[in-house]
Order: sequence, then structure tokens, then C-alpha cells
Amino acid sequence: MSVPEVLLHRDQGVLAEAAAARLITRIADAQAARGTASVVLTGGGVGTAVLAALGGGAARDAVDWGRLDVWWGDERFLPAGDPERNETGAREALLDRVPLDPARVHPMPAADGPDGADPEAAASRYADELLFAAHPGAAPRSAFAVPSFDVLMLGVGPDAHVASLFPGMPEVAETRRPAVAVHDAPKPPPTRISLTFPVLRAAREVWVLAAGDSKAEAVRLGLSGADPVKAPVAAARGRERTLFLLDEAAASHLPAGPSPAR
Ligand SMILES: O=C1O[C@H](COP(=O)(O)O)[C@@H](O)[C@H](O)[C@H]1O
Repeated sequence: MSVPEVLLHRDQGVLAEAAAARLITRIADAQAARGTASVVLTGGGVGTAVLAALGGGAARDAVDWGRLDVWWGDERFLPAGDPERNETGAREALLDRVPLDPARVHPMPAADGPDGADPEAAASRYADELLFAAHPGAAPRSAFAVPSFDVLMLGVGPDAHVASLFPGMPEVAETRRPAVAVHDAPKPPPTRISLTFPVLRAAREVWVLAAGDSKAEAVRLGLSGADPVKAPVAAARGRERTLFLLDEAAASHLPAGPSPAR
């Protein structure tokens, strides 16, 4: 597992632009190397700002959007189109503005989707979709297998949650299922679906995105060997690379280091 690297930016605006530029490069590199690329999106303020920066910039034309798979790390279990769904924000910021192949866009099921208001069934459906993408044609649930995502982005909450894996909740320690239903989440809405750590950590690159004072302590915990049950962000690591993309405020509890990239 990779050792995290910290990349500092002046404020959330610069951070979003820099992460968007980096994402374009990673997608283009992966497409050049393997023909396709895959990214996992996060909800939240910075994650959506990165997508908006990407969608609003001319560099977006450097990507072959038809050869990109888009997944989500977590979702609020609400009806399709609900403004609180992470999917809704991502579509508005970017996905509706670029020529993606709809078959390669993999939103987590909505609460009015094929499984109705059953988040366990919805999480299981998403697990099957991951398995199929990893091994097309395999029998569902024949093995724990997930795609090797190129970039997986994670926002972080002030409580140090990532995706919908919250401190002290059992989903943090889940190792058998790639996607789970989450009930009674401390941040609304209470019912969610989340990828679990074995999947998050299977990504080639994991990028933790954080801006603002309220995230500073969570970021410190994420980089200081904290217990992941108490601070899930501490387990956010990629196989090849882990980046903590921060603004100065989010980095304010870290030991002093080099000047930020501006
Ligand atoms: O609820 C969620 O929160 C986190 C962090 O969001 P932020 O607005 O505080 O940056 C996000 O990463 C996650 O995807 C989302 O469901």
C-alpha cells in the first residue's frame, strides 16, 4: 500500500482546478496505456467542485469520454434526481456536459430504483455490477472481485468519515462485501450505500480531497496512523499512490512543511 503524499493549494478554488487538471492527465494516461480508464467519484463540496472545474475547462476535450467508466464511492439512498444525491450533483457539474457512454456510467441505485426502498438489495446489486465489471460473464457473487479503478476520489467529513464509512460504525470493518447499506448515518440523510475498504483500497490511486478549517483535524488523523475505526480516513490508501489534496486551512493541523503549490 502506498505512503500518502500531501499536495497543498492556497484555497478550495485552486485545489479544485489543480485536481481537475490532474484527473484529466490520469484519465488520458490510463486510456493510452490500457484503452479505457475508470474513476470513482465522491460527493461533497470539494468533490463536486473538482467536477465543475473539469466540466468548465477546455482541457476536458483531452479525454475520450466514451472510454471512461464512472463509479461512485457512496450515495445517499434517495429517489433519483434528488438534489441531495451525489449522482445529481455530479451530473450537473460534469456528466451531463461530456459525451460519456451511458453504459459506462454506474450510479448506485436510487430509493425509487429497481429494488425500491431496500438499501441492502440496492447495495447487493451494486456489488454484482462491480463483480461483473471485474470479470464480465462471471456468475454474480462467485468471488470478491472489483475493477482496478484508476483514480478513486474521497471527500472527508469533519468527523473523519470517507465515502459513507462513519467512525465507530460496523461498515468500517466490513471485509466480505464490496458494497453495503448504511443505516442511521450521523450525517443526513441517514440511509446510504457505500463501497467498503477492500474496494476503496484496490484502486490504483486514492485521492483524499479536503478544504476548510473544519476538515483540519480529520486530515491530521488521516495522516498520523490513527485507528481507522475511529477515523476512517486513516485507511484511505491506494495500491500505487495516495494523495491528500488539501487547501491551506485543511492542512493547518499538520506539522509545518514546504510552501504550498499555488
Ligand atoms: O455525505 C458525504 O460527505 C462527504 C464529505 O462531504 P463534504 O461536503 O464535507 O466535503 C462526501 O465525501 C461523501 O461522498 C458524501 O456522501
